[in-house]
Amino acid sequence: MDAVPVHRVVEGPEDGPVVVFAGSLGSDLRMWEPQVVPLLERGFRVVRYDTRGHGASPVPPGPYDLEDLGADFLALLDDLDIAKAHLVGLSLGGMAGMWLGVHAPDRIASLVLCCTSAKFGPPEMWAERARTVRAEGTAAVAGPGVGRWLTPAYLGRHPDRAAFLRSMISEVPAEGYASCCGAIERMDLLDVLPKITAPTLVIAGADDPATPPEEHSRPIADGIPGARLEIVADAAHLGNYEQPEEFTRLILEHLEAL
Ligand SMILES: O=C(O)CC1=CCC(=O)O1
Repeated sequence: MDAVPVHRVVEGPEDGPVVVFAGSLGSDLRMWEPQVVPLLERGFRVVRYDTRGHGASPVPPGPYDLEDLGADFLALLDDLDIAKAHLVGLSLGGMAGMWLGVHAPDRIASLVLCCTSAKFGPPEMWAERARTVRAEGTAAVAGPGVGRWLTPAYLGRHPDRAAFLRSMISEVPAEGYASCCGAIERMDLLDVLPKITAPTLVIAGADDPATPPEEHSRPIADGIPGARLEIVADAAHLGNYEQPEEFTRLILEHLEAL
């Protein structure tokens, strides 16, 4: 478990409560652009970073596991001299968030777990996706990926944004993407969810074909003591991007109630 120094962007007042955003498989920190200004306007210090193997972060040799992603997050906090942060994670970012909630509770002020899963089978699906990406590159999974990230209606209305997100996935290094597939393939957090003590909000997209709410989000909310589930209408997997106002409203409501 050797942490790598992840690429990050830090904005907002030095003395503001810190919110760290952790992104999904195939993304980089630009996926959180819709949330940045509203949080800055409310006085938060906003930290976004590229997951290892993604964006401008290092691509260490695989395999990766959630504990590696968790170690990168903790090294990021150490580097920025942050004792404790709120973590907003979507999909893979939420998986790292749950791992941290279990293994580093003293560093996590609260969790917002968006469109994520505690156990995401079948394992063969992830092994097959990793093989495809290693053989053909991330461009081969970009079209289907955006098809899971956004609803057909949104895709029809915003072809420019769909093209932007397709290029975001295509720019992810193949080895980084494939190694993160391995981390998801081996993940099983269901039994340890009751150990999480951080105040937790779970947000799901009602039309998410990757992590449908009843199959993936409900078990997380049921497993974490005191967690609350919100299901957002007209949102697929990248719900924070497709329904930014509602996702941001829920995130702020959660943070400001603490
Ligand atoms: O690409 C997908 O299938 C959705 C997804 C799984 C983990 C993640 O971060 O995104």
